[in-house]
Amino acid sequence: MDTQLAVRAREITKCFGDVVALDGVDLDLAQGQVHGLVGPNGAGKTTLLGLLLGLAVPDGGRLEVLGRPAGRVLAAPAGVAGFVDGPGLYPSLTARQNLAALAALRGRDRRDPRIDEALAEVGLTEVADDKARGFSLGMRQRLGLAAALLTGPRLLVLDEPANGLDPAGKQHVHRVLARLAEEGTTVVLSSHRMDDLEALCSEVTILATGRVRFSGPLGKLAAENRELEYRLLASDPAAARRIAAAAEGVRVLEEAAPWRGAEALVVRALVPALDGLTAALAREDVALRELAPVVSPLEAAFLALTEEPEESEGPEESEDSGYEEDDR
Ligand SMILES: Nc1ncnc2c1ncn2[C@@H]1O[C@H](COP(=O)(O)OP(=O)(O)OP(=O)(O)O)[C@@H](O)[C@H]1O
Repeated sequence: MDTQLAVRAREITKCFGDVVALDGVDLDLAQGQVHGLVGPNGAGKTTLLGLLLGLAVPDGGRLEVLGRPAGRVLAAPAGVAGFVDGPGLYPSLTARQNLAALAALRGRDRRDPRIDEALAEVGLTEVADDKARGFSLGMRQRLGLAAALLTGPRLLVLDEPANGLDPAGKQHVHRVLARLAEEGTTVVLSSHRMDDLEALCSEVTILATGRVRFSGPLGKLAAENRELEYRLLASDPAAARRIAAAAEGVRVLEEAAPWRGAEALVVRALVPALDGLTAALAREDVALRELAPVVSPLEAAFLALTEEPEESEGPEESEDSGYEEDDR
């Protein structure tokens, strides 16, 4: 068994009656990694996260969590914390009392100084003495994260933790997750927000109808993706258009529109062809002012993979798609 992996799942299946929620899922989560789970509604994300938290057991396959086989008892494996479907809180208790109650349940001091530290980390110090009943969704999510922090988890599992968060709340959560990962905690979270996942995660898994469509580094999606569309702003738009039209592997799209008051060019290319274009622009003294995907690589991959009809999953098509499941 690979001790560097916080989670190793092989051929995991999980059914609810006739519904196949997970259908042969493989997943490797390295220690200290922030891993994003993405997929359309009903893809199986919550089900998978629930298995990691010990809330359910797989019907088939092998699941190892923090180096130990999981799946025989319905209990959170030691060192694992988190929540699916929102954190469980006592509504009639204040934020601080909620954490004190959790500390007491674990046989710790109710006045554990880490309670105030955790509240500060998630940005809830000012409402620490307010009852959880009146908390917004974003505040409840942050209190749930503070509760998970108190256990000092080695694997943190969060189902859509950014739900309901305002920009400040999101910043707190992002900082906490990045800090935990730096200290070696593995974080796995689901989200429908591609920008959040791209900001936070080093690796992602794209699930659709219970199957893994891609699993691996975000950079792999960008580099091995099918051609993406990029918006390009240059110091001399006419020259840029001419150079792009002549560049190998680059297609200039005619529907280019003004972008933030400037004349933008939209090109379609693979990353190596784009490298060639930027070098060609520099050779002709045309300055590149902005070059960014019109749709992010993750979003493009997500759309392409999840819109593919079931029949197109055969070996031939998946080779063409460039999105084969990572075969680590
Ligand atoms: N307890 C359950 N009983 C019956 N069916 C369930 C149960 N939990 C999940 N399912 C079904 O399993 C499938 C996967 O659901 P799951 O909640 O894991 O998806 P998800 O990717 O988290 O979706 P969403 O993005 O909507 O949260 C769905 O078809 C869902 O209806």
